[in-house]
Amino acid sequence: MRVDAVVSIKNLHKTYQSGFQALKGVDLDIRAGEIFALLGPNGAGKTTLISIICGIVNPSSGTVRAAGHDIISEFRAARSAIGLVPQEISTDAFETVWATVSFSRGLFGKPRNDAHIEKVLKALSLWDKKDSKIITLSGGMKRRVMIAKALSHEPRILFLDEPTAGVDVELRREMWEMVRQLREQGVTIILTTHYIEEAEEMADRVGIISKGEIILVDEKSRLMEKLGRKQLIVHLSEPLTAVPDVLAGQELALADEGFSLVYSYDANQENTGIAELLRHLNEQGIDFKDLHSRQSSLEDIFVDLVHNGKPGASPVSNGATSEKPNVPGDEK
Ligand SMILES: Nc1ncnc2c1ncn2[C@@H]1O[C@H](COP(=O)(O)OP(=O)(O)OP(=O)(O)O)[C@@H](O)[C@H]1O
Repeated sequence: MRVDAVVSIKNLHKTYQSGFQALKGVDLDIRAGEIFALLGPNGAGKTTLISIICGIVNPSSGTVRAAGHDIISEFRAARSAIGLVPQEISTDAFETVWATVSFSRGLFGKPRNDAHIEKVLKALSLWDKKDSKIITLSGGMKRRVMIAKALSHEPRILFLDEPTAGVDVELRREMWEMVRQLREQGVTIILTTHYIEEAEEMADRVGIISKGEIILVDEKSRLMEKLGRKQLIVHLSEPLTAVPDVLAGQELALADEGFSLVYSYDANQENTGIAELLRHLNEQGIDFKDLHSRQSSLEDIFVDLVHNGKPGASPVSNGATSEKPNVPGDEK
């Protein structure tokens, strides 16, 4: 276990009673004070993993320590270090915001602390709603109440399971800002998401889970640098119906109804192949109007890893492919 690991997961397996293997030997350390995004397509095992750490689902084998406590033999100590914001909004609709959040704190056996609840509600812009019944709140405010509940017992670790699934763009940005502020206050944040944009925007580190296995963990910036390839987009004067034979075998794809040729290359290589590509186009009499290049995004990397098992294999994901995993608006 790393010295600064606040959650340490070792060889974790989960087989549901149905015989389905949801986790297949997960090893993962979460560092104190980071925002860690666990990214994976539907059914990859994200919720199972979080539920085990939070003591909601029993592991089949393996160990998990949270804030230094074993989640089974020291369940109470481990659980009280954790705040969980589940995917589903579950509160008593007829209770007030204040009562809901204070009651949650009590569940962890913590003594009443009105000053803390006030701080949490103010930080989440819920203070002026403290006496309102949950049922009267907007969807965004209800989500904030869920976060306030999760923070009521002063956890060091906060899990957010799909925090912005189904919320509008404005609220999504607001939530991101809020999560950053929590990190500033020293809370370690682990969020699961299948919105790649969310991981790209927020995370210090990203873990990619697919079919119950963690297939990659890295600093977001390093990941993008290391695995990110560049793409050269050649805007053609006339559309092509297929990539010319002479160019077959190169990492080329047609996009934009044949008006763009997209060439993927490794910008770190001495010979990027661009000069050769342009020479071939010239020889074939294929005219182009414009050229531009772009860095591949975390989304490209994700598609490559999850669908092809290796980085750099998919031609492009500039909207031209239909192979994207879930993107905002694509609910389960
Ligand atoms: N109680 C259960 N019994 C049997 N299979 C289950 C159970 N709970 C989850 N699963 C299966 O385990 C797999 C992982 O589910 P999990 O909810 O952990 O995935 P996820 O990555 O969180 O997906 P999502 O993004 O859809 O929430 C899925 O195939 C799911 O059908």
